[in-house]
Amino acid sequence: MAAAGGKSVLFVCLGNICRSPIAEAVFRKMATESGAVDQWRIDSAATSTYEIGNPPDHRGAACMKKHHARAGARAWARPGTLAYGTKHGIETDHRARQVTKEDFATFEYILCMDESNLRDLKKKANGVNNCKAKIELLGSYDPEKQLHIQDPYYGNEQDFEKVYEQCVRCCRVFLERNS
Ligand SMILES: N#Cc1ccccc1-c1cc(NCCCN2CCCCC2)c2ccccc2n1
Repeated sequence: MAAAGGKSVLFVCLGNICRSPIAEAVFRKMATESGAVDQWRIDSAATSTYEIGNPPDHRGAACMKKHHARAGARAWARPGTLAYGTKHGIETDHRARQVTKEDFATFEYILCMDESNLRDLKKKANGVNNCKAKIELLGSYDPEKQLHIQDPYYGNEQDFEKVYEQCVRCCRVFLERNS
């Protein structure tokens, strides 16, 4: 549980089963390794209702397993919660949820993946009278300047790998700038 007065970030994509759970897991692992995870509230959500209640996409889980199995980290598992095993052995309790009005009032940062997410989020934020969140593209933190993180839903393993690599580059810079 983040300490009072801590920082907070919500990663958002279209369905909250591909890109934003990867970004959440990557950022949580980096914050944990830097000793700062207890200062953060970290979560992810969807702009749409497409996948509400569903676990992360198995291709994203396989990608995380590939990268984190070596490190021996339980990248998906949130501390203090019962994780359930998936067929890829990646433990996660995340279930897709849609962004809420409360998210705009309580998260300091809402970081999304592409222009469509940004448009949807800004439209939703207009309907909230106490929006505290800075709504930005996660890719705006990419040292390689790849501004958009494309939806891999109809893609392949290589597309999920590209999402993962972009999330690693962006989350590292975002954490550095907020440490
Ligand atoms: N839409 C689009 C789209 C366009 C280009 C590339 C990817 C996608 C795409 C499609 C998805 N689900 C299939 C369509 C869902 N149905 C659409 C009509 C309403 C009822 C639901 C995704 C599901 C989860 C995460 C990302 C997704 N991304």
